Amino acid sequence: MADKGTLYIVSAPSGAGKTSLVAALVDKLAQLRPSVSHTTRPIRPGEEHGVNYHFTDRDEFVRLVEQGRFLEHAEVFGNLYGTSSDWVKQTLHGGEDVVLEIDWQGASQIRKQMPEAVSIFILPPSLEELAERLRGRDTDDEEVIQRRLNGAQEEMSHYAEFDFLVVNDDFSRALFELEAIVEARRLHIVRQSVRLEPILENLLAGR
Ligand SMILES: Nc1ncnc2c1ncn2[C@@H]1O[C@H](COP(=O)(O)OP(=O)(O)OP(=O)(O)O)[C@@H](O)[C@H]1O
Ligand SMILES: Nc1nc2c(ncn2[C@@H]2O[C@H](COP(=O)(O)O)[C@@H](O)[C@H]2O)c(=O)[nH]1
Repeated sequence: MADKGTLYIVSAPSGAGKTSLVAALVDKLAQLRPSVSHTTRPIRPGEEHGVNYHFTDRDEFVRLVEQGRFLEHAEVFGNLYGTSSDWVKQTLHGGEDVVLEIDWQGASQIRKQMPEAVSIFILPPSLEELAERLRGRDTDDEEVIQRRLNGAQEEMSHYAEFDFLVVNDDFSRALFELEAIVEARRLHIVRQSVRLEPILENLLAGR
């Protein structure tokens, strides 16, 4: 069965603001659902199991990989992360759009299986600002922050694999651009839909 919803992939170096932007986007737009990934990363204060992530141990994660339960999975900063295949497919088949916040490795795996997915890469305005955001977030110790900053350029080197680039300097502007990407895609789909066929037929026939 063909998917009725659109899959959006959002990637960025850690700290660029993709979680904040996706949360705001999902609040603004109807019928756009964020996927909740599985991870072996330790839970942070303020995070909730099943809301921010499905927190699992490595053995459980590997078991899920072996059972083919992930659409994509990757090791990022020493932890395992994966996207539930069933949930994404069921939600898309149900007609809702889905947004994934994943790294470039996961994005590349998804593109191979679902070339119609729309991918967006978020850039920070500078590396200095990225470091400030990671420190200002106050969720990770300095060693973890350094590891994430060291990985930022590798992550960003994959920008050209994405359909759209958004610079998250001014938050409202970046949010507006993300919204515009989704709305444009939705309009494109409506333009292709059978609902327009009789209207076009009449117009072109001069009626
Ligand atoms: N445009 C912005 N200007 C200033 N601060 C921002 C902006 N966007 C996000 N932030 C802040 O930057 C910090 C990192 O944002 P966020 O957690 O959304 O990043 P992320 O890309 O999802 O990181 P990770 O990949 O580690 O989950 C947060 O404290 C957030 O409030
Ligand atoms: N391939 C995947 N990457 C994922 C997934 N969920 C998150 N991520 C990436 O991990 C980093 C770090 O996230 P954090 O919550 O520990 O800060 C994040 O930047 C994403 O790129 C996933 O399901 N698959």
